[in-house]
Amino acid sequence: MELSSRVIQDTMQFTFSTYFIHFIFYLNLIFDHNFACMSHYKSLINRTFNLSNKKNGNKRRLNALSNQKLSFAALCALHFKIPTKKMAFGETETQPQTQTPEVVQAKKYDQNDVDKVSHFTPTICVSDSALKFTNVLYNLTPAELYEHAVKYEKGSFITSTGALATRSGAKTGRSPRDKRVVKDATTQDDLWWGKGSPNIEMDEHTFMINRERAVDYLNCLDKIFVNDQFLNWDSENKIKVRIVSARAYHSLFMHNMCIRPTEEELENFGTPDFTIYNAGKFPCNRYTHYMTSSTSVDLHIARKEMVILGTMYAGEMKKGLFSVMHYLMPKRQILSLHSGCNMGKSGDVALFFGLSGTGKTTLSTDHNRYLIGDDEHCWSDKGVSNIEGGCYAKCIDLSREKEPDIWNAIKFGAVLENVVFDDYTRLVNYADKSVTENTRAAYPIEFIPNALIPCVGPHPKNVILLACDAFGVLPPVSKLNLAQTMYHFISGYTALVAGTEDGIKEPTATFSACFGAAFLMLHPTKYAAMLAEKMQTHGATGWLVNTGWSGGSYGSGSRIKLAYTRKIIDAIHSGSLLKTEYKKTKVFGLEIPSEVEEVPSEILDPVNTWSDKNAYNETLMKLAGLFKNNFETFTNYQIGEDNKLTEEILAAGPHC
Ligand SMILES: Nc1ncnc2c1ncn2[C@@H]1O[C@H](COP(=O)(O)OP(=O)(O)OP(=O)(O)O)[C@@H](O)[C@H]1O
Ligand SMILES: O=C([O-])CC(=O)C(=O)O
Ligand SMILES: [Ca+2]
Ligand SMILES: [Mn+2]
Repeated sequence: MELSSRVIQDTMQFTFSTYFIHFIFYLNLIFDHNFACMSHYKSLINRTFNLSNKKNGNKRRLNALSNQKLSFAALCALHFKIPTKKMAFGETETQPQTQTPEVVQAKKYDQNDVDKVSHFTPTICVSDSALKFTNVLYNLTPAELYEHAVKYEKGSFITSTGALATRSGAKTGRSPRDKRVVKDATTQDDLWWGKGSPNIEMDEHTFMINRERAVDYLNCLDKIFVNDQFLNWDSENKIKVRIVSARAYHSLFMHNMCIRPTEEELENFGTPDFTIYNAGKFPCNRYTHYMTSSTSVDLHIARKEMVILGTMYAGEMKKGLFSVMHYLMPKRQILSLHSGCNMGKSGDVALFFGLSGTGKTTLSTDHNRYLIGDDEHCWSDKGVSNIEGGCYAKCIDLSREKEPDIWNAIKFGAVLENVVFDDYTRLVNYADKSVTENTRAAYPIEFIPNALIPCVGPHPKNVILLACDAFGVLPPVSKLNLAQTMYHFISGYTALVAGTEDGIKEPTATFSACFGAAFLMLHPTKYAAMLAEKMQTHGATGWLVNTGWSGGSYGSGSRIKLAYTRKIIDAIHSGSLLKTEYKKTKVFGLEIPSEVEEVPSEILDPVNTWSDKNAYNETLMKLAGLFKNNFETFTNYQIGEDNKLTEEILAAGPHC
């Protein structure tokens, strides 16, 4: 009886869900029919190009397009190392197939095969898909991209301030566990592999399978977007990047985040130094070797290519390119940094290191200083340069009063990801976390009034390490010597509270080497050695700033007021903090100032803010233990040439 009723129940559920799926499918059909209707679409394209002819800038676009035969097949052919003659669009391959399909089949990964694999290129055989016409929409303007997004991409709307609000789909953050890097002759000795490394290996053959999957998917579409842009404002070390994507959202995001070329630069763009194939709407095949989910973000350094499958989160492109820079720049003796950067009126530069959510964007965007960049920089012999052309700010609980410059940057041209807004007024509710806590705004850097263009500056004077300590035991500010700076840089600590919905949760400590292990390509000690050398040469001062909790851990204490953190940062910039008195804390050995202008002195030593002193001591010891434990993996490495510094760094951690 019980059993049969359950069967009925299950059947009912099945029927209901089947109907539901059909219903959704039906809606989709209506949607697709209305919106993706080819004739409608083609007229739009024609209109764009006809209009284009009239203006200079658009003529350039037409030229670029006709160069590439208006077809993605041809675009890919430029990068496919086709063994026979280069195919023009629509031309079919006449060469007999030289490789049997078995050869093409996925082989089991074998280290010795790595080189061999790269020597064969399967022949592209005749198939109807080769005749497919795909329009290449090349470096469209924000207005054009808005039109595409609003018309064809579900969930895209214009907000009350003119920003393009859109959804990134199932993934609302990066997928570090799905990042793969091709291990081959180029990378096997150079890169950081194994424990703690973000570089999960894959072989070249598997990369090519995923690449083909992405390219085939993109080729199936009626249109794709292509952005040709630059990375790095240092003109001698500029990198040309091409981003091929399926969504206007992705194209606008990269338009904002990379450096936008001038007409002339675009005319002479030539071959890109690196290309992304973003087929994020399409999954990888989970039966493909090395795949552990339907998402795969694959980097092939030697081919200068990246493939994205199974995630539409745009940050993958931004941070994928950042990884590439973390490989390319150190080869040129340039240090790449996960940091914000700004400059005072007198030319004093500060770097802001910190993990996600610790305040790089918030604190580098400072009305009284020039913004060089909010997230990714290079430090060369000449000084600092921003890698990007835009900012990517967290929007959760954003307020006009506390962060006016970011608030005002969210206007026409800005991309707003995964925010919730009122259907009618289109006013964004920044407090709403129902889609994700990681709501974001991507805008060109010139949307910040005092952005410094070009985004370059002299050598840094201050190196500020940000930690959002949800345990509430690190001082709001401490001065670091070089060894301490290196110890905390290599540790890369922060502690955030995971989810806020199911009541109070324990803070969890995160250690991420160089405040960005997820993007490192080489071993962390390589970057650390470069930072130490540069700080020493240019006499920069290190600081540790806790932007997290005070008066207790998460749950009993509260987050340090942004206004106080800003005052602390002001005192670092002005140099006044160097002049005050300091005392050394017991466990971490941190130098804490006795006073900071306009900040209540009692909060400067965290013990004062805890009512339960025992709880404070216990929590402090707990955190110290976590630091020590984390640093174990680095105790066998030498940092740079300097043995003495290595020893000092090892001694610069907490004592307990
Ligand atoms: N005392 C404080 N100092 C800095 N930020 C604070 C403080 N209190 C609250 N916040 C909030 O913390 C968040 C800091 O996020 P921010 O965008 O600056 O992170 P980020 O370091 O740039 O991270 P990501 O690398 O992910 O972009 C902002 O939402 C800011 O409003
Ligand atoms: O990469 C992202 O999505 C956001 C970011 O800046 C970071 O996590 O450092
Ligand atoms: Ca940021
Ligand atoms: Mn970042």
